[in-house]
Order: sequence, then structure tokens, then C-alpha cells
Amino acid sequence: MTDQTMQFQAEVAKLLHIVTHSLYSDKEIFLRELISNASDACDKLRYAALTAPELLTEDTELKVRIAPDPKAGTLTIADNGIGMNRDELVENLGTIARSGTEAFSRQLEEAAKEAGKEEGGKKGAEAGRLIGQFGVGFYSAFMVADKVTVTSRKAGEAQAWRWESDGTGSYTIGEADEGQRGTTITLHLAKAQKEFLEPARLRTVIKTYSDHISLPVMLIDPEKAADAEDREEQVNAAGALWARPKSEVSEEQYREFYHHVGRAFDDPWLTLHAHVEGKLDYTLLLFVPSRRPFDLFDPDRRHGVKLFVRRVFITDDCEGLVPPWLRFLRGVVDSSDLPLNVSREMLQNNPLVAKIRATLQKRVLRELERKAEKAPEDYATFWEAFGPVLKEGLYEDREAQESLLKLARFHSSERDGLVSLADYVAAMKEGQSAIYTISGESLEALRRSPQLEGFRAKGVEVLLLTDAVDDFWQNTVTEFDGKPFQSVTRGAADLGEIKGKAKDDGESDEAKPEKVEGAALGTLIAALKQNLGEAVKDVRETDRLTDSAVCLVAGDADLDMHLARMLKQHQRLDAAPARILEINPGHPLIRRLAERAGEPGGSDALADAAHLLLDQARILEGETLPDPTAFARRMTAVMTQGVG
Ligand SMILES: Nc1ncnc2c1ncn2[C@@H]1O[C@H](COP(=O)(O)OP(=O)(O)OP(=O)(O)O)[C@@H](O)[C@H]1O
Repeated sequence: MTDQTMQFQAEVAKLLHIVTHSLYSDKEIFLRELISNASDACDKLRYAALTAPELLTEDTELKVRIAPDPKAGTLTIADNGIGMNRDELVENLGTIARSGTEAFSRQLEEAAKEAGKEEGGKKGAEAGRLIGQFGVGFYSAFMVADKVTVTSRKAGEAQAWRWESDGTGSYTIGEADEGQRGTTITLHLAKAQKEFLEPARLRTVIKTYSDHISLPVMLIDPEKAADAEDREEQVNAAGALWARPKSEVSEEQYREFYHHVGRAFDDPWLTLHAHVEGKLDYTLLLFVPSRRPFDLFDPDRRHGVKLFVRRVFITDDCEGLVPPWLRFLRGVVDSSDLPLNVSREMLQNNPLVAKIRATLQKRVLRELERKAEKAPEDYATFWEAFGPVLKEGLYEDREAQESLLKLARFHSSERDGLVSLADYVAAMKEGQSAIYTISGESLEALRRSPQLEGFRAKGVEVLLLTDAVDDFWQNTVTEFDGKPFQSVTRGAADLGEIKGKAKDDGESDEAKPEKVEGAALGTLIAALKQNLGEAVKDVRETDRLTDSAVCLVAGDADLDMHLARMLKQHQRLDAAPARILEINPGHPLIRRLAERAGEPGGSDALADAAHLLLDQARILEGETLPDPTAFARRMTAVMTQGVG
């Protein structure tokens, strides 16, 4: 059968173009990527052989072999792992079957464009980071090779296949003669990349990036005769890194292991390595990345912790091992108690796994607490990246709630930087009984919210919540340290009870604007209600406004306004419940309207004004008006009167 020519999936073609043209720095990482894949392939074979031992009856010493051939100008990376059949070659090396691919290639293109401008440098590293994060691992071969040939025979199958490409748009695939199990990747090195034929250079690269790989990585010396005993040299330390005592593992080794196991390019922000002994014996080697992976919120995203049983890789998809709200973790759990032949199905609802998870969770939270205490600024960068995910735990896991509330940080209306709930409580004013919050799309928008005015005037701190998850945990978590959470856009403000800044500053009550009170206020409120009818739930005075005339808030028992808006946007709610229009009795406009309302025929005369006030409040909320035409008509009428 002749070879077939196939086109790369569009995204792959685009990535390849970027990989071959724009990444100037760190070309040597191609070797790390290919060794990493080879090691994974051996892990997979070892796991498959647990239930199908015939797969591993011959060629039982799993290893990776690196063979430079200076005469041919090629570098070969071979493994005797699981291998790939034709369909798998097409699927794995011709497409990227992952969600988020498009967003990724866009980011990459931008980073690459910038890198092009400055020849490598920081942006080059940025592109490299993105590549590592996405794990386009294999394609990095094209950073150094003009042509790549992959031959592979899948364990348990007879036919070997050859895949070949020069990295521009298409590849060929056809039957191959070689019969060795596993995958052999031959890189036809580009002229400028011949350094990767030198054993000394290869040795350094392997040592640097792949020392932690648990199977032997052998380097073949092309100068030595094929039958020479010392022709093959093991370059890496081999042996599971996580099984070593902490004292014997260097920072660099942890980092490189993290890159391998986490498919990452950044430095780990936190490394947690523990041998747990007792009723259960297991080892944890976990990492918190320093950067947020681009697909953290992808609903299909899984956690990145691999499960091993006595050094044998079992799965990277053990659902119960890590709570979803810690899905940013990377690393390894190696258990001595689970049976080696445990199937992935057996792992579901497994009590041993649940126990490991409980300890893992506790340890990670404890480490985070330590970091938060010892290095608050550093912790703040972590929180910015992963706080939104951790906060999911507030409603998903009641047991973790208390620890998570301690770990949570928030932006505030009164201070720069992030504050903890303990900080907040310590700064509460006399007479203040609740922890005030406001949620919305962005800090800027929230800071402009009219609902904050009265709080600001009194120096009462309000936590500014901008993550989508904030609306949800607030329905579950009712209090911290005995203080209830209270949204300033829902229910009444009890500012009257709080002794605020104004008084502390010695400002007298006389300085406050004159307020509409008593019957006059009652008449105005009645007039507004009459004119607005069903459009509002209620109209009432408030002390939460100082500069604005009006604002909207949700009723006590209703959904908070931001949540209602979000649900409506996502078609999860037909119509947001009618809100309460609050008016500022000290505002000149409200005073003027109150006078007008008291005159004969006042209520009818205020029809336009009532609707304009409501529309204005809606605009302040960033909402679209239900009837813009009516708004324009009323506005024009009022302006005409005003100008006239
Ligand atoms: N040496 C190999 N042996 C067997 N399969 C391989 C080998 N190299 C790559 N593959 C297969 O090709 C797929 C794609 O590899 P690639 O390096 O592009 O990404 P990846 O390893 O899946 O990265 P990530 O884990 O970040 O998704 C792998 O998932 C694996 O299934």
C-alpha cells in the first residue's frame, strides 16, 4: 500500500507555522517533550499489561533510547512503550482534539508576533510557556527538524506504521516494515541545529530536563561500534523522584519534574512533597502552578494529578482523588495500599481514594494558610490566579468552608490590595453588624456604584466581588466569625446604626443637606409608586446614597441584582424580579420633586420624572432600558421644559 498524504487540522498547521518560525529561545526543550511522551507511553504500556500481561512478554525492560547519527544528520528518540496504530497516529499527530484550542492558538499567535519583533526574549519565553501549557509537545520537534519521521507499532498489534512530515500543512502515512514495539521518532535536523548530534550536548540537555524520568534514558554513542558494551550509557538518575526523601531532591529537580508531570512551563509556586505513613501509606508530590492555565474554567478540564500504585502509573483521570476546586494542582499521588490491578472503574467511590483525598485537601489548605501568613504579597498573586477556583469549594464542600473562608481574599472599597475576612472584621465600625459585599462585572464599575455612596461617606468597608462564582457561594455561606454577609444591593441598608467617619471627623449633622421628610416624602413616594406601578416592587427612602438621587436594590427575599442579571443573560431566568427604587431624600432633585408632588395634580405631573428616575437607576446598573424610545421621548420633554 502506498503512503497517503493527509492535511493537518487547521489549528495544527497554524501552530506548526508558529513553532517553526517564531520560537527563538529554548529550542532544546524539544528533547524534554519527546522524552516525556516516550515515558508516558511506557507508563501506559505498564498499566495495560496489568490486565493483559501478554502485551509485555518480550522486550520487557522499558526505556527510552536517544541515538544521534552525525552522518545522516538525524537524531532518533525511541521507546518500547504502548505505540500507536494508524488511527492513533492520525488522531494524535494530526489534530489537537482539545477544547480551548482556538483560544490557545490566538494567544500563541499574539505572543509569537511580539516575539518576532524582539527576537526571542521575554515574549519568546511567553510563547514557549504557552506551548508548554498547552502541551503541543510533539510538535516542538519541528523547532529543530526539517522533517520528522515517526514509526510506531502498537503493543498487541502486528502492523507498524510510518508518519512523516516537514511541518508545512500536510503529512504522509503508510505501512512500515520495522517490527519493533513502541515508537521511534527520527528528526532530520535543520542545518543550524546540528549541535543536537553531539553526545555531550545531549547529555546536558537530558540531565537538565529529564533526570527525574522514572525509566532509563539511554544515550547511544555513534562513535562506538554497534556491539561495543559501553555504547549505551544511561544518562538520567531514573527511579521515581517522588519516592526519594525530600532532602535528596533539589529545587531544579522538582521544577523539571513539575514541567514533565504538569505539562507546564512555569515554575511551581508551591511544592508539597510528603510521605504519609500510618493506616494508609502513600506519597504526595503536588505543585501549585505560578500561572493560571488558560483552560482553568473549561468545563471539561480535569485535575492534573496522576495516580500511581507502587510506582506504576494507573491513571491521570481519577475523579475522586482531588476535589474539583483544587483542579489547578499538578503532581503525583502514589499509593501503597491500592491493589496494582485496580481498574479505573474500581477507583470510583473508592474509600481509600476518598481518604487520600481528604488528607491531600487538608495538607494543601494548610500549606496555603502558611503561605498566606508568611508571604502575604506572594499569596496575593496566587489568589488572583486561583482564588476563583478555590471559592467554588465554599459551596461544594462544607467541610472545607471554614479553611477556605480564612484563605479567601477580596478587593475592598476602602483599601488598595486584597483583604482577608479577618482584616475586614477587625476594621468594622462601631454599630456595624454585617460584612458588606457588592458583586458586579469589574472593580471599576463596582467602585462607581451609587449603592456604595453612603458606606463610603461613613468609611464603612464593602467587599468588591467580581468573580462569577461569588454570586453562588453567597447563597451558601451565611456568616464569618458570627457576622452575616450582606449585599449592599439587596435589602435595606442599616447605615443609621453605624457610627461612621463623618462623625469621627467631627463633622456636624448641620453640614448634611436638608432632607425631605414626613408628609412631603410620603406624598412623593406615593406619587412615584402610582406612576411606576408594577415596574418596581417598592419605592422607599434610603441613607445609602449621598451624591446620586436614586438607585435600585433587590428585595430581601429576592435574588441579588447581579445574580439575577447573570441568570437572565444565560437564559436561566425569564425575567428578573421587580426591584426596589430607593430615593435619596437629601438630593436637590428629590427635594424639588417632593415640592411638586405636594402641589395640586402633582402625581400626574411627575409621570415623566418617575420613569426617568427609574431608567436612570437602571443605566447606573449597566442595564439596557426596556423601552429606550419612551426614555428618549420623556427626556426630550423634560429638557424642552428645562431649556424653555
Ligand atoms: N512516543 C509516543 N508513544 C505513544 N504515543 C505518543 C508518543 N508521543 C506522542 N504520543 C501520543 O500523541 C499525543 C499527542 O502528543 P503531544 O506531545 O502533542 O501532546 P500530549 O503529550 O498529549 O500533551 P498533553 O498531555 O499536554 O496534552 C499524546 O497524548 C500521545 O497519545
